[in-house]
Amino acid sequence: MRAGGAAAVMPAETAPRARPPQQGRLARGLHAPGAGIGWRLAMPGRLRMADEIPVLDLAPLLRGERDALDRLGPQLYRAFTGVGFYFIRNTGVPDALVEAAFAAAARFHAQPLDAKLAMPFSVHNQGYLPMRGNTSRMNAVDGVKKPNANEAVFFKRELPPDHPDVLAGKRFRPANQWPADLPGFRDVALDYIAAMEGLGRRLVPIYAAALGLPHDWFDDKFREPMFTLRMTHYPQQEPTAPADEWGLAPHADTSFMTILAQNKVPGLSIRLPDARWIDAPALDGHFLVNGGMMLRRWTNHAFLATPHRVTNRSGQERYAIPFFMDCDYDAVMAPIPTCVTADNPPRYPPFTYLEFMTEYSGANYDQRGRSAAGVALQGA
Ligand SMILES: O=C(O)CCC(=O)C(=O)O
Ligand SMILES: [Fe+2]
Repeated sequence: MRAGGAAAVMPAETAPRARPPQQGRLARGLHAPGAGIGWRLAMPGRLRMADEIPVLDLAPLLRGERDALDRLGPQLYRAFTGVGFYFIRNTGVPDALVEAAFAAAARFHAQPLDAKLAMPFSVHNQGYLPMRGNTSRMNAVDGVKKPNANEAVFFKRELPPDHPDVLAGKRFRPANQWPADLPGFRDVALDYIAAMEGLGRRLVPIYAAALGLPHDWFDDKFREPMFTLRMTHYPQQEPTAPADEWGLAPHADTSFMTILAQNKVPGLSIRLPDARWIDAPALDGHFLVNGGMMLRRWTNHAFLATPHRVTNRSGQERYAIPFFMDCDYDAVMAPIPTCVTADNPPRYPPFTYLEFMTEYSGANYDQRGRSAAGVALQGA
């Protein structure tokens, strides 16, 4: 039941270049036949490249090279129309910070259960979700019946207790809960969050370039982006565990972007568009990035939200520290103009983060679950 082979990883330098966005064509009229990016969806040979997870080298971007976005955009486009995942390297995020964040996740979950339960999982999708505390429902790929064999803790943007949104009880805008007895934990988590938010914001203009938009097109929609840091513990699953018991059942994330630090312990596999499951390769010092349902909706299905799953039969404890980034709370995600054509009219009405997450969390609520622990939060 495990995945098939490992995915080929193709360094961007040697990868066949995707066709660059054709600005003139996009500018001609968004609703004209053949306009927008729809034409590229039918590009012959697209599926031949589906096993390759492109590696985007961010060094030129971080050096501020003028054409970096124009070179990265087509690579990102190829990633999101081929496999839905890409690696990034030369991100500027110190390896030591990533290691510290993994260590913090392990420390958190090593605490006595009572200490973890003192930070109860809330309606804001924040706090501690106990082992087997959720069942993937709405975003599951197949019918999923068993709860996920993991425990996780979720943090959002750090807001002071007297922040107006906190005082007003605005959904998904809570004050974080922190462990009372884990010195240094909060600092590491906040440092890692800051690094991930910074990295995510560097990546956003690449999405604009990939979609044939002005490079600053997303800027006013990512002024204070929503995000969630999830620290997950996947205990070892016995070889005799039922085949349909997952560390994290097949799912698509909800996010605009998920940034996943590379894991020394295997277990993640991803489903290619042709329905084959492949083990995600792990590249030292890289991050793996994918998009979720909000990206897919916003791009009017031009970009993939590729399903993936986790099983931990490695014989070791496994920890993961995905960072899910979304747009601003109030930004309106109307189908991106370059993604709308006569052949691909808008599939969704405009929506906001709150609307999407409310719908998602409600539909995914496990009626039989524990009080606040019924929501499956992949990509929240
Ligand atoms: O554990 C992993 O490697 C991936 C986790 C994941 O897909 C998620 O939390 O949504
Ligand atoms: Fe995920």
